[in-house]
Amino acid sequence: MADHQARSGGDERPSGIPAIRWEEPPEGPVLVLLDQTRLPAEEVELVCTDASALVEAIRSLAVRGAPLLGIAGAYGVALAAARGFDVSEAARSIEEARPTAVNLSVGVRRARAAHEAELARGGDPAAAAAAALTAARTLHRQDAEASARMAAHGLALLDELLPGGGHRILTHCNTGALVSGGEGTAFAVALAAHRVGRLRRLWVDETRPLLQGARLTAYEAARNGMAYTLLTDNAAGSLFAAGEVDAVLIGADRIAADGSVANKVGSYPLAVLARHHGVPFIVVAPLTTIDPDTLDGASIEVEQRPGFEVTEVVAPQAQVTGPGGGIPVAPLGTQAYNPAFDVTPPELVTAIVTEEGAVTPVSGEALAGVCKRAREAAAG
Ligand SMILES: CSC[C@H]1O[C@H](OP(=O)(O)O)[C@H](O)[C@@H]1O
Repeated sequence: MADHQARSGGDERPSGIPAIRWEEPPEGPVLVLLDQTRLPAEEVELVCTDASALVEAIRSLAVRGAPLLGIAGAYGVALAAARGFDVSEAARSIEEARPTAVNLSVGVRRARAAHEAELARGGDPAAAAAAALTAARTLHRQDAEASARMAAHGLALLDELLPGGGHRILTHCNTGALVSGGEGTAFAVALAAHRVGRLRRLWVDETRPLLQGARLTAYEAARNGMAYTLLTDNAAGSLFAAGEVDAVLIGADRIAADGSVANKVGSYPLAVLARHHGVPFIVVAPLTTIDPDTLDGASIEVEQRPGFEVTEVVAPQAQVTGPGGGIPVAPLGTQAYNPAFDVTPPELVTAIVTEEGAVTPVSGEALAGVCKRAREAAAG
């Protein structure tokens, strides 16, 4: 069950954006999510009391972004355990909510493993629920720490690749505090550059069809006082041609063992443009996004989303979750192709920045050590 409530309380985050929090009111534990489908028009929180509410929030992108999906998945397992629901069924339904971001599975499995280990040790259901919550809180904290370290490593790489000061960075989708336990992945690098006076411009792709760039990245950039400009996705090429882009910074939803990168649809064309124009294409992602068990890009399942997201335009506050609720921008009955992600091959990726540092050039061999530690990170 889920309930919407107007945002209350202070800003818990450095960038002032609450994305997720666990609360224990007298009537029982809840998972509180900032409903990202309502931004930037409204800051509304979604209060989830069971796994089915969280699954719907994940599927509607009320909560989204690979690292945050992992954190939400872990808390979802803890919520089911704390409220006496079937933990195995809850874990399965949450893990299946969206297929591409490996972090979701990592988070769910870490909390479930902690729950099962406590039961195996003879712990009672309350102790097992507490163990799942501890695992979720640990993942939340670790992600915040990873975000800060990626920001530092990413800024150091930008300064190395682009000597001479102000960086003009193009980013795609949303990779800030709204996808993270901290201040994000790629956006956190741009924010770090801003804070030391080395962000000359943040070019923000609107990111059709769900407009994560226009609605969320612009929202975060404005809150942080950054110099940013919004553009339509199809205008990016002319920016490169005009020599206005010094680097591309994006996040990731799953990085295969060979260095193939699944990210929001539109990332691959940016990688091709970056290569053609000699611009660094940098992927920023924590170890929990690297999947050693997916060998290559062809093995990554790319989520296909409903066509109405393309054929209709929906106002952020409209809360539309099905066809017919938006404003048609195509004739009734139009078929639409709507992959949520695409895959960039490793040869087009200049560097992958994790909390451990930058891997460049990118190859399966170069990632071998990172994959080993990613496996350890997945185990918690
Ligand atoms: C750095 S994780 C954010 C990542 O997730 C976004 O996808 P979605 O908005 O569908 O959850 C996009 O791929 C971002 O790069």
